[in-house]
Amino acid sequence: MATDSDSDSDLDLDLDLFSDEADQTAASIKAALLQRADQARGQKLAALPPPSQRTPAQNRTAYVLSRQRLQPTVLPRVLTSDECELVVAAVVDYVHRQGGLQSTRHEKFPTTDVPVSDLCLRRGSPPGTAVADLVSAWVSERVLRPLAEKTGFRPHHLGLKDLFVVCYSAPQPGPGRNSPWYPIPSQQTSLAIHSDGCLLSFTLLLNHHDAFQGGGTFFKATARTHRVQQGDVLIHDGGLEHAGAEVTAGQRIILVGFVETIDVLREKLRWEAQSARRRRPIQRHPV
Ligand SMILES: O=C(O)CCC(=O)C(=O)O
Ligand SMILES: [Fe+2]
Repeated sequence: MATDSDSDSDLDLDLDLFSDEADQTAASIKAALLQRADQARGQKLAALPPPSQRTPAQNRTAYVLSRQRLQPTVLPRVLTSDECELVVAAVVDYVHRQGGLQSTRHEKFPTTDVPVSDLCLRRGSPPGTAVADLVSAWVSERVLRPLAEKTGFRPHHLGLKDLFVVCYSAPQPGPGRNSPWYPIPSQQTSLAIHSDGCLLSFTLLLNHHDAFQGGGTFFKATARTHRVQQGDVLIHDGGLEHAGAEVTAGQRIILVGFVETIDVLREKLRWEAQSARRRRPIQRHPV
């Protein structure tokens, strides 16, 4: 049978859970666990071969374990304005041929976009190769190489998981009188907070920075919006939470790249080929 004193002691125990002493115990357990996790990380890092002998997968592990996530960094003047305009012209040509951009390529955070592999260099030339090859060469030399240097990867260990052009457009015209407006229809004015599901990401501004108001890439951790000039690229860890800030006037056209290590890309290709084979209908033969 419960007595008054029993229920008092129950109450005391409950109150103890919220006492300073309980807080201190919880804090010291947390500190010990963090220290143990840090030690385990350090041991895993120490067990890896020296950087020059690492496989792409081991380098990826080293990058993740080191917790030196690449913070938003601007690489200025990666493309000239002529090079930017050439890519935008190919997007305009795509819209002309197809009637608009695509909006179903990214399931959870859809952008109004077109993959670079679907672009033509000049009207009438076959889709694909020309623009894809040209832009891939620029991206490899001028984006992936510095990206690799900054993150400890070898340049040929990094590749593109996705490379696409996004267009944001507000109903109001942009402020820049001298910056052209492109016939690229888009209802999208912003992109909600997300992470990219890849190792590293980049965003390059293709049209002129005077052609829109607002825009830029917002990062949740720092609450900072990074705005760049035409041809500049913003690189960052793909896991950092970020958003496409609201374009309040005009048009903002960007080239977005999702970067991965080549082992992950190979595995992705293998998996896609396998699931395509599985989806293929079973061929029935007449008896
Ligand atoms: O608009 C931006 O700057 C960000 C775009 C982006 O995060 C994405 O397409 O994944
Ligand atoms: Fe993103």
